[in-house]
Amino acid sequence: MLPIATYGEAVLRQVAAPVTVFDSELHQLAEQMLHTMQQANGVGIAAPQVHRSLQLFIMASNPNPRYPTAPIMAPQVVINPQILQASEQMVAGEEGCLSIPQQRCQVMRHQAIEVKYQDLSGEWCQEWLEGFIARIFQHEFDHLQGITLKERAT
Ligand SMILES: O=C(NO)N[C@@H](Cc1ccccc1)C(=O)O
Ligand SMILES: [Zn+2]
Repeated sequence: MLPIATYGEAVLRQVAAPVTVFDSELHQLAEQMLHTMQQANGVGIAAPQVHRSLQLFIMASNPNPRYPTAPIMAPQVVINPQILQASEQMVAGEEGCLSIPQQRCQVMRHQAIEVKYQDLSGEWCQEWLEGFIARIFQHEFDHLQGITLKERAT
């Protein structure tokens, strides 16, 4: 378990640096982030939340006590992400943040987004995401820009 930064810590307000070295240390960080997220019953976690200001996050939606209706998806490591297109349509939904414990906020997100990112081996991936998975991506992407759901809450 890595220590998780809480709202107000400077690292959560920084714009994260691009990842340029895809080595075993990066793999180890991703592994530790995944375990930290799972211990906290999370469905996503961004590197700045574990005090590493890097453009890296993990999405791992799974039904759990905090999100019983979350869809099942294999954990996905997302590096140097870009949002290429976003639907006009926005959807309101409830979000939590591991850096803002015990709080839930209603947040508007794009229903669908086209994204491009690198995986742990540095391969580029490009795909459309929608619904709850698109919501997690937008939440984590915000963290890499120094934005939390407090700034997004309706
Ligand atoms: O704090 C984080 N990630 O940064 N974790 C959130 C991720 C999240 C995003 C969008 C909707 C619901 C939940 C969590 O509660 O697992
Ligand atoms: Zn968060």
